[in-house]
Amino acid sequence: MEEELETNADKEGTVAEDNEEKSDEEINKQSTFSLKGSRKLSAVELDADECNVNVVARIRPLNPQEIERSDKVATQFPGDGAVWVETQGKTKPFAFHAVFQPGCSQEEVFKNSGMGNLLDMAIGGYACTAFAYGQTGSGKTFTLTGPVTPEATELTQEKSLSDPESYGLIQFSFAYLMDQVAQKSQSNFTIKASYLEIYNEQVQDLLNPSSFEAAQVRWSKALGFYVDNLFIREVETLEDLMVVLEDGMKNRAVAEHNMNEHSSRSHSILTVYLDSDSTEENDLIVTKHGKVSFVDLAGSEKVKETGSTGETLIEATNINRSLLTLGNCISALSDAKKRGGHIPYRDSKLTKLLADSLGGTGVTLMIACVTPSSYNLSETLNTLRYAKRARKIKNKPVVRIDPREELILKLQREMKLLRQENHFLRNQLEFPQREKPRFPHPNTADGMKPRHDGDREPQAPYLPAIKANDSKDKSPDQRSVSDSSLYEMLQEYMVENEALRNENQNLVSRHNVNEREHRIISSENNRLSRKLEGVSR
Ligand SMILES: Nc1ncnc2c1ncn2[C@@H]1O[C@H](COP(=O)(O)OP(=O)(O)OP(=O)(O)O)[C@@H](O)[C@H]1O
Repeated sequence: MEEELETNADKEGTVAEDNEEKSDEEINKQSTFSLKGSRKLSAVELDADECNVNVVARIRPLNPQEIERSDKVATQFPGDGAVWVETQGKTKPFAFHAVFQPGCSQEEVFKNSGMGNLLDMAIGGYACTAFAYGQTGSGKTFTLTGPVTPEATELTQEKSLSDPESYGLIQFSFAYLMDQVAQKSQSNFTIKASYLEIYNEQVQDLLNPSSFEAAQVRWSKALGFYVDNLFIREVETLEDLMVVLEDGMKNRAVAEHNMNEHSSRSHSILTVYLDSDSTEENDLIVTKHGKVSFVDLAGSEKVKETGSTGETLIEATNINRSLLTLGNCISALSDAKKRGGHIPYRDSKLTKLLADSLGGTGVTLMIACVTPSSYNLSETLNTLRYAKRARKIKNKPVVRIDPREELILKLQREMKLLRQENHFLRNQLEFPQREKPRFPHPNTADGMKPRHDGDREPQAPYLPAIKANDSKDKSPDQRSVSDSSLYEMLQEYMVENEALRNENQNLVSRHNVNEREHRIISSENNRLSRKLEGVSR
């Protein structure tokens, strides 16, 4: 059974599209991880701005089958992130963050798709996703992993390492990540990777084929949707990451049909986890849990064209069904009126696992892949319409840190503001500054935080640095002591600042009364002086 991916919303969308062009520039501006802009990630931002999904389009060259059929080319490239599609004598314009024409190299796509910024954000602690979307045979796997066929997967490790010609976005990203991580040696990175596929609505662990029993997708408040018992491999070098890619690709479900000799029959998700320590205020060390997922979706297919039968027909039905759910989620999320309502994430495993990337707390890049051939016009228009809609999806990225560390960091920041206010109020009232720390420093005889020569700032109370593992080593009692101490300090500051504020206000009003009295007395004095002058005369 062929499932039609175009919903009513799509059909209506063709009319609406022409009027939507104006907002493209606005959307570009709103994107936190734009192609040009680079985002500062020096400190943990607990509440980042909203940003749109970044969308680029890639148009592959005509394939031998299309050339042999003498297919017309339906796409034009006027520049500036635009692609025009010829349909029934009319030109349909689409605009994206970037458009890659048929001749573009893999490296150009990597450099100009915003992938570098996405990876920087993953290093900075955000959950990032790059996913390739498009009909079967449109170049999704080629874009992500390069021209690698299942028979030649050994190339991914040996040849790819020395031959960037065979790289896809994933290999370029691996090299970029390892390079950046090496430059940030002080952040103490731990890198891990997992690789799974969703085949016929079952999750399979591609790095643990012996347990080829479907893994379960679960939900928790802290993690959102996640795959239970997924094998996560620790990696240290670029070669280790290449081996993860190679191992996973060998186990991926691939089959041949009329439109693609090596068609992916599953959606695959390769995730690189980047845990890093960062030193925040008062020497507090927090561990950021960034990650980047590369999602190679199976392509939508018209089974009349692909000639799928038997097993491949069942696969096609499952692929189309889950892509339909993805399309419904994208449609709902891109509509400002529906965004706050029900989003059907739970209707497929794919949308559950992409929930955080679409309308959630992650940062997302979508690569829409299409053919230039007029033979597949309706599929091309469909892909570009969804891509256009995806640009309107708003995410609210947050740095992923442990909730307890996040709380401590928030308290510390609140305390810093109170401390500054305290300092300011004391200055105004000409009170002496606080001197003694509340906590003895563990490494100094006098319990004071060690200071550099010439450092004349008022001494701030020392807060003990809390490492992620510290909490594991401490008994619950000890943990609650340090947490409650923080609360106590915060409480004390708040009470003291409140008292200082009151005192300040009293002084201000007393000052006003004095001024008034001064004015009255002065004018009385003037009056008396004048009287006295009159008497003397
Ligand atoms: N930009 C490109 N340049 C050259 N060849 C390409 C390009 N994109 C795709 N191809 C070729 O087109 C064919 C189909 O590509 P690919 O397998 O990546 O498609 P797909 O979208 O992943 O398909 P499916 O959804 O069926 O898995 C492959 O032989 C691939 O090498």
